[in-house]
Amino acid sequence: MNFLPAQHPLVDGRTSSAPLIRALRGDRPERTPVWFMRQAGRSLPEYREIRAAHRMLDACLDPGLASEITLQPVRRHGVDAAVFFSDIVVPLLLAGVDVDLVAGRGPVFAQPVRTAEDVRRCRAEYGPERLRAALDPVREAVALTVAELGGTPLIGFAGAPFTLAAYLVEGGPSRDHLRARTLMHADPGTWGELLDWAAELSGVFLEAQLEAGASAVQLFDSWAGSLSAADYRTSVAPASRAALRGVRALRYADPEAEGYAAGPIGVPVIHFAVGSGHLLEELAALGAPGEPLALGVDWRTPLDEASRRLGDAVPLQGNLDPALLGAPDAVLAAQLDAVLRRGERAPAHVLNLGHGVPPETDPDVLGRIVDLAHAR
Ligand SMILES: Cc1c2[nH]c(c1CCC(=O)O)Cc1[nH]c(c(CCC(=O)O)c1C)Cc1[nH]c(c(CCC(=O)O)c1C)Cc1[nH]c(c(C)c1CCC(=O)O)C2
Repeated sequence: MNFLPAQHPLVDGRTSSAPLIRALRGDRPERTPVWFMRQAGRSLPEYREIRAAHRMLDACLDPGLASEITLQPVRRHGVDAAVFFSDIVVPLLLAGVDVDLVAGRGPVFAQPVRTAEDVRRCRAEYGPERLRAALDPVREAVALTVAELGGTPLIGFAGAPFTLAAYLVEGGPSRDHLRARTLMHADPGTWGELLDWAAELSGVFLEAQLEAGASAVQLFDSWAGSLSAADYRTSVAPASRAALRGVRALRYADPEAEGYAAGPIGVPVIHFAVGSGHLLEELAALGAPGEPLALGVDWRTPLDEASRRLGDAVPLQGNLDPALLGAPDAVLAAQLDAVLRRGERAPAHVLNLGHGVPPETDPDVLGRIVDLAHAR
């Protein structure tokens, strides 16, 4: 067991009873907490202004800029959480991997990782120790952000091992991650080594954000939806569990809990995967007693149906279709109402989109969603 530091916002009481944290622990706070995946980014003019002068990954590694961009949507929309401005490739970059983020495309790697030899070289050269030694800009950005946020929790995140591996093997974005899934079937030993390495880097990145002041983390397994349930269970879930091992060991005593009766508890974890309706039961199995897990659900699976399948035992996050952000106000309001009503079936609900904010979104629409959700 590892304790969060005394000045951490979950420990000193700043965020331990914030609506987001209560909901992620399975409780129904006074208002439904709301935040948006990809809220910090391209839909905001104040973000575009910063990005005009700085490359994406440079901005991620400049503590002042990363903190400012993280805070922008909180100031503008009044959301119940900040999500740290970074990217799933940042831990790979800091470990030494040659990767860039290409506008309109996504992560692109100088050398795809495809053979047993490639994987061996990566593990030898780009290990977790090298990442740990390079994380100061991230720790500093998180600390600066948390000092400004007061009672609003910061969500840290990482890419899950499968999603990182899908990019590494393909060398860049791909439609159905065929090369990665072929490696998984053709050479399970090498696949296991690759995922173990990705899990180590994900885990170190998550722990650094939590230790520096984040109050929850989200594991993005964006592309896990391309896997069958059986392949997810045997070839991917063990690595996601490994990525969360260090996070699960981080404990704190909730200052709000009666006489500290609850004892040390774990920090809340959210898991999100696009198009993963067929994996809900497998994903829920990443949680365990004393290890709070909330599931992000995309827009294809209604929240009440998701909750029923999970025995009404798992806090859910989601799941307004991002396409609705461009629909007329009345259509959006009706669909928002439906999402909130369906969400009532779950033990707890964090309102979010079913995937990230599209870049062309009118930012005022996001503010209206926050106001509507809070007014209920
Ligand atoms: C798959 C994935 C990536 N990155 C991420 C994921 C998982 C979430 C998901 O499923 O969408 C996670 C991510 N990326 C970014 C954040 C910041 C925090 C937030 O959510 O607001 C988060 C949480 C910033 C970013 N990451 C990226 C941007 C856009 C950079 C820019 O052009 O300004 C931002 C703000 C770039 C990026 N990075 C990645 C992609 C596919 C792209 C888009 C490429 C493009 O269309 O330009 C990889």
